[in-house]
Amino acid sequence: MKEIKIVIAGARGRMGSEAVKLVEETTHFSLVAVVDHKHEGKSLKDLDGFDVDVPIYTDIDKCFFETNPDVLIDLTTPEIGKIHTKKALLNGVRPVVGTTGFSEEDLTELQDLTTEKGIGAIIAPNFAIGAILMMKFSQMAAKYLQDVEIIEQHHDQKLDAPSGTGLKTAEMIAAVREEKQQGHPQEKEILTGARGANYKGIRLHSVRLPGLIAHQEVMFGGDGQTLKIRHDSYNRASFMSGVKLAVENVMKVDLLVYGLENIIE
Ligand SMILES: NC(=O)C1=CN([C@@H]2O[C@H](COP(=O)(O)OP(=O)(O)OC[C@H]3O[C@@H](n4cnc5c(N)ncnc54)[C@H](O)[C@@H]3O)[C@@H](O)[C@H]2O)C=CC1
Ligand SMILES: O=C(O)C1=N[C@H](C(=O)O)C[C@H](O)C1
Repeated sequence: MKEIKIVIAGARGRMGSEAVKLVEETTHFSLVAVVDHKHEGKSLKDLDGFDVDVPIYTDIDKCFFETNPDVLIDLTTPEIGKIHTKKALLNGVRPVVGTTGFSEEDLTELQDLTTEKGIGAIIAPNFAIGAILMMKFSQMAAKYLQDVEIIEQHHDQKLDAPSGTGLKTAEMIAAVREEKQQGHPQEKEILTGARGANYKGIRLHSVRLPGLIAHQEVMFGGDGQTLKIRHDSYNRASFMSGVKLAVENVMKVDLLVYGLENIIE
């Protein structure tokens, strides 16, 4: 298999450090540099916990120019991730984006840019195969049980709410069910937010607690019955087979793929 040259943005983070391990362990992947907001000019091996001799750049354009990668893996923050994705496309580098918190407008803009540039890009709100199945099964269930609420639970260092996975699940369900408002038509929130966020009538609830990693339950209700579809990630290694799949697939497409369910049979 042809070697894929990779840059990772956010390499010191919880997900980024796991992605560094993945790239190092995969024979046809080669890590050529990392992008950080500090440590310009150092090697990654100068930092605690890393044993990989690749340069750290704080300027992503310079990084792309000097290292000529095929793929950028971005695992940063919503604001930075969007900028990095745009810059990757403008530099002819294929982005694999795990960063969440993009708005609908952000996604449209990135889709337009991908089409204009004619190179592949993958934005995956969740790389865990179990989470993809949870979303697919929820979409199937929504054809039969239209009343649904999503309860996502994450660690308390998470910046965005609802989670990318929660939002994507709501989008996938909304695509197959007629929009409807749930609960009593005259229900009234005594405390603002008690009923959660509202995506086309689907309620989304975000729990943030230390001790959690990434968990989601999609709960359906019907006459005299409920159905719960649940996924739990207990560590960040759970996301890595999906990252590998995304990197391999982004080399084969020339459009924006939003969600790994679109490349998993
Ligand atoms: N798609 C998926 O399956 C998953 C996605 N995520 C998402 O990945 C993102 C990162 O999550 P974590 O690793 O938990 O966060 P984290 O806070 O541990 O890591 C973020 C990293 O980005 C770096 N960073 C910040 N500004 C930067 C800049 N200007 N340039 C380069 N790096 C910069 C930080 O230094 C930090 O190392 C989040 O958006 C999260 O929602 C997290 C887990 C799974
Ligand atoms: O921030 C996280 O941790 C996670 N973020 C992604 C999301 O927002 O859905 C994926 C996973 O849930 C972990």
